[in-house]
Amino acid sequence: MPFASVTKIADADFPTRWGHFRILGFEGVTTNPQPCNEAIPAPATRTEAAVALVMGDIHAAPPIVRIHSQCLTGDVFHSLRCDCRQQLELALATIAEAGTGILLYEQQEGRGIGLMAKLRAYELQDQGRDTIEANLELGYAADCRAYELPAAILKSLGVKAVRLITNNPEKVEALVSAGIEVTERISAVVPTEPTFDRYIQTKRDKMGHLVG
Ligand SMILES: Nc1nc2c(ncn2[C@@H]2O[C@H](COP(=O)(O)OP(=O)(O)OP(=O)(O)O)[C@@H](O)[C@H]2O)c(=O)[nH]1
Ligand SMILES: [Zn+2]
Repeated sequence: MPFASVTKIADADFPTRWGHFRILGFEGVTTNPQPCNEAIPAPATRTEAAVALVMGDIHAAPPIVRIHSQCLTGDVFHSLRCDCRQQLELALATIAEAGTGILLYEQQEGRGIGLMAKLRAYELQDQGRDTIEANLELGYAADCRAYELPAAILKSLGVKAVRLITNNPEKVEALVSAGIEVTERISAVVPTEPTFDRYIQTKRDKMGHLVG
């Protein structure tokens, strides 16, 4: 899914409870995106938006970077079906403590299947399916995400090497194959809750997430 273009749309001051960032908006145009569900044809081109929260001097050394996939339910409503909100807070706190880093927030809700499909997947999980089985039963791939846009944003920021906060080996591989060195993987393990134990176990057992 190559990117035809990546454009910086905005760059503004951004104070947060974790510290002072800049907030940058980016848009990328993909050509020939792969369909995520064979019953739903992909458009010929697709515009994707992503936000970068940038703190400090990101060029002095490989910066701490988090690529966070949108999770409305977790990020906004503090859902305890998943660990997304805790991971977002961990990433912002880690960057703030270091005084420098980048949080890339990309809008691949529900591992790229979209919000409505994710809520339908939740219904199936309420009936006993795990997070992967639910996606497959709805006709979607287990994970429809690609990381070309975050990689292209890092390049446009002049970042060639990163210390990546993640448990997901696919994110490391995606950056490396896009030509960005990952000098360190920083664990994104957060305290688990009974309400998302099974979700974490499924990601470990079926998706190879590095969660101990
Ligand atoms: N389809 C689907 N998506 C989910 C579900 N729960 C969370 N998500 C989405 O999963 C994405 C987050 O992915 P995770 O697997 O938690 O983490 P990751 O980003 O792959 O890896 P880390 O970097 O280790 O956090 C977000 O897009 C969420 O909206 C679910 O049950 N079904
Ligand atoms: Zn989530």
